[in-house]
Amino acid sequence: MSSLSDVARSIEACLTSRSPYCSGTLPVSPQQLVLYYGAAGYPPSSRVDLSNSTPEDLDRLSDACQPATFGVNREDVYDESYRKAGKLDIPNFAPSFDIGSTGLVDIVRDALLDGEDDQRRIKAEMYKLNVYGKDSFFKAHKDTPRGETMFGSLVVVFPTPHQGGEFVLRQDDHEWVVDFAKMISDSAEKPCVGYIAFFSDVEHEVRIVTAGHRVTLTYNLYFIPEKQAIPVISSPAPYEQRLRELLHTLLTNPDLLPEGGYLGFGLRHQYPVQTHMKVKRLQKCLKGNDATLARVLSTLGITWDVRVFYDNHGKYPNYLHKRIVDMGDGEVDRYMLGDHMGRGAEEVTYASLNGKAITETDGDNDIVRKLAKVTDMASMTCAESSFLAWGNEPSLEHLYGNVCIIADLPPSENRTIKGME
Ligand SMILES: O=C(O)CCC(=O)C(=O)O
Ligand SMILES: [Fe+2]
Repeated sequence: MSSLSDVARSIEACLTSRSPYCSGTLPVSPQQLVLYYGAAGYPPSSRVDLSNSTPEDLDRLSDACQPATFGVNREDVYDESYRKAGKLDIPNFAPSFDIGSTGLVDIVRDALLDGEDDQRRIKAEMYKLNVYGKDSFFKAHKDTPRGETMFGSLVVVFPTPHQGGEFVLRQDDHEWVVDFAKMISDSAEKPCVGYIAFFSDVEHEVRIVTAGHRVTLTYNLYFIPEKQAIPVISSPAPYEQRLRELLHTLLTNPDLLPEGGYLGFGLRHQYPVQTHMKVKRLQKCLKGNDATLARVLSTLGITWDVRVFYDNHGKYPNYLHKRIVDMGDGEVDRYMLGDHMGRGAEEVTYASLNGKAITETDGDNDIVRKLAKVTDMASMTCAESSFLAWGNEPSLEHLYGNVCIIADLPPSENRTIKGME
């Protein structure tokens, strides 16, 4: 039998194996490539055919643009060393490109989402038109999620002559480079547009455009909340069966947390969180491999929840919490941290998978439950709060919370794991 930690490593590898984007080219009719624009205070309005444009046409379009800003801490910032490009806001242009009639949203849903998620309704909301002239670029960044149900972004690249401007994505130690100038000129079907869709937490950049004009439309991708749960026949993610087998092996091993406890899995995607928010709300918005993991746990009959893990590295006890904690401005007695964290805080002992305690507890050892990590609990969704601790010596302390999927296991003798039928 493989060791518990080997299985945990395989589960982690399985969950990290998918690429977080999809891209390609899509043939469209020439009528879809006509663009009307006219920024306020910039008469007269103009028309450009993006399937057949001259450099002068595109210079005129570029002149009608404002310098593109980008979001930092909820503010739009203009900085040419970070982003050099032109933009038109929604009121200032009207593309004939109608995403609804191209089938692109379905293509993206099928390629990007997996398992039950690929049955969920999604919508693409047009956000901006961008024009990258020669020497334009956009350095590495992540897109700001606008609302809880936003899960990704979609960029449509028009077939205007250009070189460079490759789209680069990065996640963990992987990097992917998508060269739309080449893809569009190599495409057998003309005219066409390029597209790329990716999850909001994926870092991406646009490399320098070395010649011509790169014109893009960006869209925000949202889940449409279900009014009521509709039973769906789900098509499982490609790795879902393997994940189910691995988790089954792990959970049926009697050496796994023999006295019961929690199993933790860090979220692999970023979700918008605010102070005081009940993280259970994220249960319904999990995306990609987070959603797959949650679904597999449910099919194995395991109770799970989304909780925040406050790992205090032995300095204080560790806590699981139902909410994102704000310690406020007040002073905190370091021996009463749990009380200050408020309702929903539960002290836990960090343990290895076989239940051996790694951290000490302040509380009663018979009551404090153990928490063992299966995948890295340095979650992609985290929150920080600082507080002034008093005790022997006052000091400024920080609480780092990682939002995780937490499975609740009874002692191994009472554990029933549903079969693999
Ligand atoms: O125009 C592009 O290719 C990407 C733009 C982008 O990353 C953004 O607007 O956030
Ligand atoms: Fe972006």
